[in-house]
Amino acid sequence: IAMAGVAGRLARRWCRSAVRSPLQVISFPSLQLHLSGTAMRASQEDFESAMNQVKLLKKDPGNEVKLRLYALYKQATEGPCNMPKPGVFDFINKAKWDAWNALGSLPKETARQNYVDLVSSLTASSESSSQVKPGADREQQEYENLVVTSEDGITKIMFNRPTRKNAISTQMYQEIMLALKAASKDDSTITVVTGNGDYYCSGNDLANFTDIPPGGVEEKAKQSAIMLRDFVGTFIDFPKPLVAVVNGPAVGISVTILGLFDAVYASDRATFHTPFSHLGLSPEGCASYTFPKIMGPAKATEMLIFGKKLTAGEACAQGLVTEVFPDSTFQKEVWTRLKAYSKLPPNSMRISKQVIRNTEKEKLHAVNAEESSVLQERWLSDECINATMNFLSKKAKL
Ligand SMILES: CCCCC/C=C/CC(=O)SCCNC(=O)CCNC(=O)[C@H](O)C(C)(C)COP(=O)(O)OP(=O)(O)OC[C@H]1O[C@@H](n2cnc3c(N)ncnc32)[C@H](O)[C@@H]1OP(=O)(O)O
Repeated sequence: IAMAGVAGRLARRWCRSAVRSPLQVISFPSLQLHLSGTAMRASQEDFESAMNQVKLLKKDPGNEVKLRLYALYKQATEGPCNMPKPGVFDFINKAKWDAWNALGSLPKETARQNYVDLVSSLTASSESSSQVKPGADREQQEYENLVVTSEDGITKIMFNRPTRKNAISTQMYQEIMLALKAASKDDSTITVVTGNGDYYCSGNDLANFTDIPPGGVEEKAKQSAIMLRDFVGTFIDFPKPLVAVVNGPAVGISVTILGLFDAVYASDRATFHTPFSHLGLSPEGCASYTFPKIMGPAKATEMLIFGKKLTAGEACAQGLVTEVFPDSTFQKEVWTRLKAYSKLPPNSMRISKQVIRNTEKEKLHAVNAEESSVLQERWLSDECINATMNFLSKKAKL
């Protein structure tokens, strides 16, 4: 308890100092991938102006963003981290060191650009959130690939790349993590994930693997594994009831993470497909653990190893889906039900979820780490590279 108290005090002090100066802010490394894709290069002037804007932010951006800012600032001004690693009890400096060190050999110019991009997204989001009318159906504008709204005690995170069948790009992974983190802290009681258009989601955007960083394909695989682990970890740790409203076909990672949701409602148009072997891949999203548990090992094998596509009815019979609705009445029926659930006492729902999840959390994180590390190897395999190239050169489709 005493340790927790000290850590809490340190964290509060750390937060206060973090907005004062970019030198004192702290950040998570995982946005590196998305941010490093920017083609433009920021000038020293842009960088200095971004540093000033950080001090003027109206809203505290939170520890994770501060860690990210810190790491990018250090990388941009001093290059790769070569400081000695602080001791385990030096919580603050260790978190900062970890964040900086995780940027590896990211070039100074890229870090500078990423810092400028991040500050500009923070400025935009703080401006748009300050324009929100209290009590209204609030739509946060800061996401490029999501539409996030809060109404009737429900925060809805909608995948919004319908022309790509809602495939999850690198940027979209980051946006989903940000949206979930915001939803975990907002005043809604239930969080819903759904898709815009005819698909729920076609899984990982296969073009993600074409954006190769200066460190080459090995570096790309390493960064992707870190991002995947962070992404799935956000679902494992999500504290409120999390519901998937599966409006159409779901593929790959959008199916596997359903095992981490608290309820899954599906239109009878939805299908559930995890074609990992076809793509030279292996399961992620903790499905190697959750699917055998949900549906038994034999049915899980058919899905995860043989790539059998399930109808909504089959997925429901196997326990992956909670209930199936006719497509014609799907939205009406599901939202009526969710609105009723959202009026239940929020603390009770959170605590019940924690009690259910806590028995497994450690195991889920261990499975997630293992799956991510196996995939890091798979992405470099001929089987995976050939399958991805075939899709991208339009020779193959599921
Ligand atoms: C990076 C770290 C994390 C990694 C985590 C790993 C996750 C594993 C997975 O998720 S595996 C699953 C990957 N997904 C796929 O293999 C699906 C590929 N897509 C298809 O096979 C088909 O597009 C389809 C069956 C989903 C839909 O076919 P349909 O004929 O109805 O539609 P189109 O093919 O014309 O699609 C419209 C355009 O959207 C593009 N697109 C669709 N899905 C993806 C995708 N997953 N990645 C990239 N692009 C996608 C498609 O190419 C079309 O583009 P075009 O208009 O330019 O041709």
